[in-house]
Amino acid sequence: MDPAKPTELPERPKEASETISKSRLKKEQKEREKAARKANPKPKESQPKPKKAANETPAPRDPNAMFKIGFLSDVYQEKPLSETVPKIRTRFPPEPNGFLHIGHSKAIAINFGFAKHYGGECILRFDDTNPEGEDERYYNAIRDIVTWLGFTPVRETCASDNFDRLYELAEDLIKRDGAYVCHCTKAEIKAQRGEGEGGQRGGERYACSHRSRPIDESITEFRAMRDGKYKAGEAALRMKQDLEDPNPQMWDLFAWRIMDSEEKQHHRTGGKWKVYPTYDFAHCLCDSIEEISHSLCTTEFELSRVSYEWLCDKLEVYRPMQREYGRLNITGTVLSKRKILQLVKEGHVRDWDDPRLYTLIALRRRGVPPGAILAFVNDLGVTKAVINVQMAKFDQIVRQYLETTVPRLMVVLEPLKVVIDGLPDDHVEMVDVPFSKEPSFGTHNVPFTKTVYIERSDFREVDSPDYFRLAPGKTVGLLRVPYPITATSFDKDPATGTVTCVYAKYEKPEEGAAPKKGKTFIHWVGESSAHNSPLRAEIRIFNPLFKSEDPSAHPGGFLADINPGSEQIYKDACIETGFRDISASAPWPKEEKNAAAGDLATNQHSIRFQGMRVAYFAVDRDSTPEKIVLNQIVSLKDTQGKT
Ligand SMILES: Nc1ncnc2c1ncn2[C@@H]1O[C@H](COP(=O)(O)OP(=O)(O)OP(=O)(O)O)[C@@H](O)[C@H]1O
Ligand SMILES: NC(=O)CC[C@H](N)C(=O)O
Repeated sequence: MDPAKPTELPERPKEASETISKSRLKKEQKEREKAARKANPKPKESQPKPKKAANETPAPRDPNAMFKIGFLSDVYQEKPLSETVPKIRTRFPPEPNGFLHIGHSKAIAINFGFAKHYGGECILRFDDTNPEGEDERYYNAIRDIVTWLGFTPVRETCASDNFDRLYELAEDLIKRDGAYVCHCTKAEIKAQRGEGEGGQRGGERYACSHRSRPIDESITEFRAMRDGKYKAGEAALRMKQDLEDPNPQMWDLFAWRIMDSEEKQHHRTGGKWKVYPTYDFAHCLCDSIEEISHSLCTTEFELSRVSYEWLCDKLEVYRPMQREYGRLNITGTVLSKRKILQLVKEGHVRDWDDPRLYTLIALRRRGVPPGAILAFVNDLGVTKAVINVQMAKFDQIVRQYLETTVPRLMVVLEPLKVVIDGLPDDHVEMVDVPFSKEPSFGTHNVPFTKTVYIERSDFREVDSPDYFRLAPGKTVGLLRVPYPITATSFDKDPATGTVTCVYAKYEKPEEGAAPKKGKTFIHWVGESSAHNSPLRAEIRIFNPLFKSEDPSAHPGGFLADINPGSEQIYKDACIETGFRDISASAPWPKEEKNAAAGDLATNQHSIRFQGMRVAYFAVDRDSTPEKIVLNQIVSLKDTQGKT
C-alpha cells in the first residue's frame, strides 16, 4: 500500500460550485494566475531577476540542484525508496493533441530527472483518452522532443493500452456502488452542482434521480452505452462521490462518456470504442496499473488529488502519490495550441517550429541547445508557485550556456566592400583565428586578402570623436590581422547615395617605425575564389513576435499585438570559411549527444556558433548544400553597440 500521508483537503475554493471538467479546471487556474499577475505585475517570485550581467560566465550550477533541495527533495522524503517502494517510477503524460512547448520542458525535466536522480525509471505515457484532437504526428513529435532533450523513457505506453482493463474497473466500480449511469443534460448537472442558470455559483447541491438506481440497472445501461444504444450526451457514467464535500472534484465526476467515433476515430483503437474514460477516471488508474511511485503534475490538478485518491481507494487498487508543482509560463508570447494554430494558418509565422515561437520544436529549430533549456528549468527551481518568466531571462541563460560551448566565427550581416590599397591583387595571407577563448577548441586559418567585407554599420562617411570604427582618416584593427587599416576614401552609388566601396591603407610600419594602432577591432571576411571565400548566407535575425508582455490581454486580441519587425532577413550575408570546419565537427555544444556529427539533413540546428560581435547562430532547416540559411539563436546583448 502507498504510505502517502492522508490527504489534506484544500481550502474551500471561492468558486466552490464550479463545473469540473479538466479543461475548466485549467482555465480557472489560468484566470487566477492572470488576476494575480495583474494585481502585482512584477512579483518577486514570478520575475526572477538576472543575477549577473549577461555574457559573464556564472559558476556552473549543479544540474541536479532541483532534486537535491526544495520541493522535489521534500516529495522524495515523503515517500522514499523502502521495502514498500522498491523503485522510483514516474511518468510524463502528454496528450498527443499538439506540439510540446517550453512549459512542458519543466514537466519533462521533473519527471525524467526525478526518476533518474533516484535510480528509477520514467515512462512516456500518451494520455490519449480524447480522440478528437489527437493525431499520429503529435505522438512522433513528442517522442522526438523527449529524445532531443536527452531523456530515454524506460518504455512508451498509451492510456488506450488500458481501455479494456479500465472498462472492467468501471463495471467493478458500479458493482461497489461507486458509479451510476446518468441521463441528465448538461444544464441539469450544473443545477445539481449548485450553479444557477446565469452561471452564479454556490447554490444548494442535490443528487439526481439516477444516483439511486439499482446497481444492476447501471451495469445494463453502461453496457448499452458501450454497445452504441445511446448517442453522445444521452448517457454517461458518473462516479458516486460526495456531494457534501466542499471540493468540486467530489461532485460525481464523469467517469466515462460517449464519443461519436464516426467523426474522428481513435488513432490507435479505431472504431472499437464508443465510450471513452475521462481524465479523472483514467489518469489515476493508469498510474496505478503502471505502478507509478510519484505522480508529479501541475497545480491545476491539486483539487483533483482528492478524486484521484478516492477512486483508487474505492476500487482497492494500488494508490500512487500525486504531488503538484507550479507551471512554467513565459511572458510576451502565446503557448495555447489554438492561438499558435491561428498564427500558422494566417501566415504570421512559417509553421509550428517558427523560431519566434516557444514550442520546443521552434526552440530546437532556432538552435537553442537542449542543455540550455534544462539549465533554464534547473535555474528557476521547482516550487508550488507558478513561474511567469520573461524571455530576457531565458535568453540570458541560453547566452551563458553558448558562451563557453560553441565555436566563434566571423560573419558579416550587411557586407560593405573594402579594398586595401598597397596590397597586391592576388594577396592571400592565411591568418590563424582561434575558434574560442577556450584553447581546447583549436584554431583555423582564414584568407586575408586585398578585398575584404566588413559590416556596413562599421563604417561612417563622416567621423566624430566619439566614434571608434572605420571612417575617412580613422584607423581600425581587423580581428587577428597583423596590422590595422585606415580608411582613405569611398565610392557612392549616385542614384541611391549608398556607399559601395571603401578604400583603405594597410598600416604595415616601415622597419623600425612604431606600429599604428586602431581604437577597436572589427570583424571581416576576405575574398578569395581559391578558398571559396566568402560563403554567402541568408541570415534571419529575430525580435519578439509580440509587442507587449501579455499579448492575450490586448483589447484587439493577441493578433493585434504582433510586432511587425519580429524578423529581419539579411539575404546576402558573408561567412568565413571556418564555417565548413565547424559544420563537419558539429554537434556544438559537444554534449548534444543525439545529434549526428555533420549530418546536415537532420541536425542542422546543432551547427551552432558565435558570430563575433554579432549574435549566436545555428543553421536553419531551410538550408541546402547550395544555400546556407542561419537563424539567430540569441543576441550578444551586452556587446551590441558597445564599440
Ligand atoms: N506550462 C507548463 N509548465 C509545467 N508543466 C506543464 C505545463 N504545461 C503542461 N505541463 C505538464 O506536462 C504534462 C503533459 O501535458 P499535456 O500535454 O497533457 O498538457 P496540457 O496542459 O494539455 O498542455 P497545454 O499547455 O498545451 O494545454 C502534464 O503533466 C502537464 O501538467
Ligand atoms: N496529471 C497530469 O499530469 C495531467 C496530464 C494530462 N495529460 C493533462 O492534460 O495535462
